[in-house]
Amino acid sequence: MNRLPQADGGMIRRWAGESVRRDRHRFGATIVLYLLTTGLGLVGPQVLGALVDAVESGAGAGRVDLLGAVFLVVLLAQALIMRSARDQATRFGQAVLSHTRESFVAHVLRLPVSTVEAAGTGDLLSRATTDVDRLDDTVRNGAPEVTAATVTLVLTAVAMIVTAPVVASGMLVGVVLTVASVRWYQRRVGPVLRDILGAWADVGAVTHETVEGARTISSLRLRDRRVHSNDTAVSHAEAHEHRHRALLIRLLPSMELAYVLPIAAVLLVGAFAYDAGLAGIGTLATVVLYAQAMSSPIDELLMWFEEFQVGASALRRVLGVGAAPAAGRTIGESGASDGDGVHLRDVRFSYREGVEVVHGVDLDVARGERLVVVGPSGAGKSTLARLVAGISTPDSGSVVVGGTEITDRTPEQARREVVLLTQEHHVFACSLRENLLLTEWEHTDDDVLEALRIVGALGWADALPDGLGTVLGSGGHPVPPAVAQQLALARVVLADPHTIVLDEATSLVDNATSRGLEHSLAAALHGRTVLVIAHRLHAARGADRVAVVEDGRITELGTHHDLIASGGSYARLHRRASATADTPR
Ligand SMILES: Nc1ncnc2c1ncn2[C@@H]1O[C@H](COP(=O)(O)OP(=O)(O)OP(=O)(O)O)[C@@H](O)[C@H]1O
Repeated sequence: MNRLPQADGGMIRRWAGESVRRDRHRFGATIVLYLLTTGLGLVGPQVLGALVDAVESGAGAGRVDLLGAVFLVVLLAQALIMRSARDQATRFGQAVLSHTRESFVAHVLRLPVSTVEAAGTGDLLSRATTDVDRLDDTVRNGAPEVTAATVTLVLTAVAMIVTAPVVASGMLVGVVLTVASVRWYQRRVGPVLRDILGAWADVGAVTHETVEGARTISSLRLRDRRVHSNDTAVSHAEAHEHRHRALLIRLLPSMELAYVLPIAAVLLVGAFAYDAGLAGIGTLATVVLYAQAMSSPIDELLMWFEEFQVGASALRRVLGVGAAPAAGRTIGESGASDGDGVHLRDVRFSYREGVEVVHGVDLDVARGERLVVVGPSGAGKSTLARLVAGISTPDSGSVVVGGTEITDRTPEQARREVVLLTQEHHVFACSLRENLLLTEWEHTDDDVLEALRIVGALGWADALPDGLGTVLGSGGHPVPPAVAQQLALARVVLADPHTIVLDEATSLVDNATSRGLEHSLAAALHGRTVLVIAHRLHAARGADRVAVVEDGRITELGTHHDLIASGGSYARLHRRASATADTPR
């Protein structure tokens, strides 16, 4: 499976830079508030140190009281400023997150269908749900805590060094141990977390597929196989989770040590310094208080360090969607223009590298012509339909529709000009009116009713309890598959594109309805270029020309009568269909 890309370091740095620039005032205010509150936090131990010195030197009660009062005021002010710093940081995080979510959705909507299909829906779904949730926790809660802890840690270390550099050198033990352990862990944990997120995406894909195909699974009694696929996917994910736990178990003891050892070292060095007359008892008390004050931010950082690794992996996946090439290049990039109609030149295409399924197809369909494509199963008819509709991009060659290279259009333009209708028709969980309008909101109810009439679904719609307002889809009024097809055709009538590709779009309606439908459509689609991938051979009779596709090539092209007269594959297919009195493809 070709997973969607992950963001690299450059993309993450750009994202961080843009996030800060976009909300720089709040970001600046947050940093200033954190600096203030941490600065005040550093005054506390200094005041306490002075208090110890004052008591030791026998200063008066007035001075001791004053120092005590200053200490209380400092604590109070620090708490208040910290609260407002956290508030600003959370708001900043919310803004970053909401922008990231919005651009994620925008990128997803620009992805070519073929990219999503190649990656599997599970990958995209897990990025849109689990990964965004993980990011939410990291950005909204983790970022403020980590900023506060880092600022506190750095300023406390600076204050310690300024107060008594010799005594503060005891902290070096902790710094060395922490840096070494974290670097060791960080080098190993990144790939493991990526594997974990990828494996859970696979679990999501299996679940999604099982739910989607529930009816087929039930009717073919595939339950045990699906359970097995699910178990396999879950056990892969568990194996990666186990690797992660094993790494953590090795990291935690050294981090615990890195947290306790420095205080012991500071006390030890402090005792020597006191003996050598390098530091007074008050200074020692201040430095030990600083050392102890470091334990809380270190704890905080340790806790969030893990979350940040997960958040960073989720961020790589969420931003990575933006690295996938969007559908449609800039208009006019290729400069290819060949008048109206559909023109394919030496088009080659492969789903998988090295397995070409369309081998250098040339085809010209005149504007307003109706071309029917027939051929054996697996010959490449649907692939041709996807290429003409711009859903798949050729490996080489050009596909010009309506005068422009199809892949040069933005998805919005392509949707207005070329519509591909397949046999999969999704009915959305909303009213019939909304289902038909989707993006064509300028239409009135009369237009909608007319479209329903054209596709022969007006009778069905008239019988609905709330008319056009009846809610359909999952949990709503049931829609038989044949009606779903008619609704999809009605959407095309309303969308009014100049080129239409019907890929077995009427295969679910019975023969009589299909003929009726195709007649109505022929009237509705008059003047447009229509490419029909035919499921039933009779569709070829109403066509201007017929193309026979075999093994990824167009082997015959002409009118129905010409092809019958030439006695080739089409004539054989036709004879077979007539002999069985059936209408196979
Ligand atoms: N998503 C895909 N990934 C890989 N190979 C594919 C994919 N879709 C189709 N193929 C392969 O491409 C070839 C052409 O398939 P295509 O669906 O275009 O044929 P078709 O003529 O429309 O067949 P049918 O009438 O059965 O739908 C076949 O060999 C098929 O197995």
